[in-house]
Amino acid sequence: MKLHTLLENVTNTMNESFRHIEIEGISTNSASVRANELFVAIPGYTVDGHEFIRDAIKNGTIAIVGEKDMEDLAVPYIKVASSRKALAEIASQFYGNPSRKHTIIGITGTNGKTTTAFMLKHILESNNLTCSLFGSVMNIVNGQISPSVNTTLDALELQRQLSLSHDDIIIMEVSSHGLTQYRVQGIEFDYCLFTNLDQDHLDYHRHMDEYFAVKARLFDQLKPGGKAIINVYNSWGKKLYNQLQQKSIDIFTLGDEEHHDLRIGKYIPSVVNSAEIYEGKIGAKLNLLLLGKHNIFNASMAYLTARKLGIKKNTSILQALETFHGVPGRFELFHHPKGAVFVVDYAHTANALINCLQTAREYGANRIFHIFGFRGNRDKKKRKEMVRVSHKISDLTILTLDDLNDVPIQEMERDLYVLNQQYGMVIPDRTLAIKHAWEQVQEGDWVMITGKGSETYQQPFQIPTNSDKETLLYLNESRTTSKTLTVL
Ligand SMILES: CC(=O)N[C@H]1[C@@H](OP(=O)(O)OP(=O)(O)OC[C@H]2O[C@@H](n3ccc(=O)[nH]c3=O)[C@H](O)[C@@H]2O)O[C@H](CO)[C@@H](O)[C@@H]1O[C@H](C)C(=O)N[C@@H](C)C(=O)N[C@H](CCC(=O)O)C(=O)O
Ligand SMILES: Nc1ncnc2c1ncn2[C@@H]1O[C@H](COP(=O)(O)OP(=O)(O)OP(=O)(O)O)[C@@H](O)[C@H]1O
Repeated sequence: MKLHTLLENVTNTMNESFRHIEIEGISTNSASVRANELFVAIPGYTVDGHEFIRDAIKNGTIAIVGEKDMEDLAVPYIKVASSRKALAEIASQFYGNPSRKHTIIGITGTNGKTTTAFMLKHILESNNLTCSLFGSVMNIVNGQISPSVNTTLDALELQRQLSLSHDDIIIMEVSSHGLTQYRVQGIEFDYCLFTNLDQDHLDYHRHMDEYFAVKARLFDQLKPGGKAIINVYNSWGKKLYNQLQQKSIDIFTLGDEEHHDLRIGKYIPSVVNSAEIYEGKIGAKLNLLLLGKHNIFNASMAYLTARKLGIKKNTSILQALETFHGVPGRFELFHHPKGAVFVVDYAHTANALINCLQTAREYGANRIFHIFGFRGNRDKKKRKEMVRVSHKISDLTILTLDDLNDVPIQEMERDLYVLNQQYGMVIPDRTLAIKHAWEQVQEGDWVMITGKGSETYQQPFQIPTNSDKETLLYLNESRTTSKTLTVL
């Protein structure tokens, strides 16, 4: 593609001699850029891509886009206002503006994005539609799974994957990092969903208002006629609703009054997780295999979206939800041979913990053991509240290590002891913390292991396993008697 075509949406002033350069690819990494590719220099959080321009030239880049003044370069250099923003536009152009060829659904909020995305995918596929899904657990395009590095893919990879998709519908989790870093710039969404907001990422955003404002930016990217679907059961959802009402956007709400498009009635936590849901006065019963009231909210958001996507028969949505088996590491249940229940969950905010621990109570837990830790170099301000919630709802809080993210282990251990000094226990080795609970439980106890979900461990622990699930399976395998640890 000619350079001037590639940069059509980025700049209209370009040196005449640059215009007809043929660009064969795009790269943001000097080490992997190839001959005849465009290198986009990004000032990152760790290093500045502009410092690697000369390496990129050595590797054959044919032209460069960046946002800083650069002199005496051996290849054409085009300066733009924001490299990340330009990258998204350039990538979209290079891959033929693939987002325009699909129905695109963006889901934002602190908690519930992944679960809602998977539930919606399951409903749509049960109704003969095909879906691509981009999110924190995995990416799926044309039925092919690839691992996920970020919740929201970087713009270049996102546009590439969109161009490969033959699926009818794209479901995408959109993080606040993704929005700040223009990873979805240029994409016009058909549907934007807001699940909720809770304190998180205040290492990245200065305060909750800023975090909210970034999330709300997703809704500026609704295409004309696009639909906003908002959970107004929480105050941030209400705030978003009020803001969007001032614009001419179609808004549909999940809320507690009859005028809302969907309302949740009586919640019945039983062997099957059930709730009444109402569209106006018309009620229906929602049944889920996945436990927890929070999952009733996620299922309701998926239900409402499916309705707005045109699935007329509500029974076909409800039937699909009844057969939804869950998401790896999201309230995943394991039965201990003594009749205790172990749960692996990804809760990493105070609200998520409340939902998760409360669910164990609702299901009649005798004692609740809660094992969790904190990621190094991530929002420290949420830690105290998370420990308070844990102490309040569970019977024993065992703090342990989560990803260190380069924080020295001694520093993290010290933080854990300070946080848990009043009540709980600290067992730094995560696998030994799980083993401790495994050996202590009796019939009716619930052990909640939160924070990592399906993610693999970043550092080695004493038991040679890679994830919380593997540790549970290992502990069960290590018993001399028969294998009775069952994955539900
Ligand atoms: C802090 C952060 O958000 N970092 C993201 C950012 O990377 P960065 O700015 O740190 O990149 P960098 O390492 O400084 O490099 C800058 C540039 O120099 C280039 N470079 C570097 C070295 C070299 O030799 N040559 C070279 O050209 C790099 O290729 C890059 O283009 O841009 C990258 C590409 O988009 C992201 O993958 C990366 O996410 C990292 C892995 C990350 O952990 N991000 C987290 C915080 C995040 O984004 N989380 C949200 C979800 C949050 C939630 O739970 O809700 C997400 O969407 O995943
Ligand atoms: N609707 C909800 N309200 C509150 N907490 C929730 C809700 N849904 C899920 N959770 C909690 O949040 C955790 C993460 O859920 P999920 O992965 O669906 O959310 P997410 O928004 O994709 O999070 P992340 O972006 O961090 O992956 C769950 O394991 C659960 O503890």
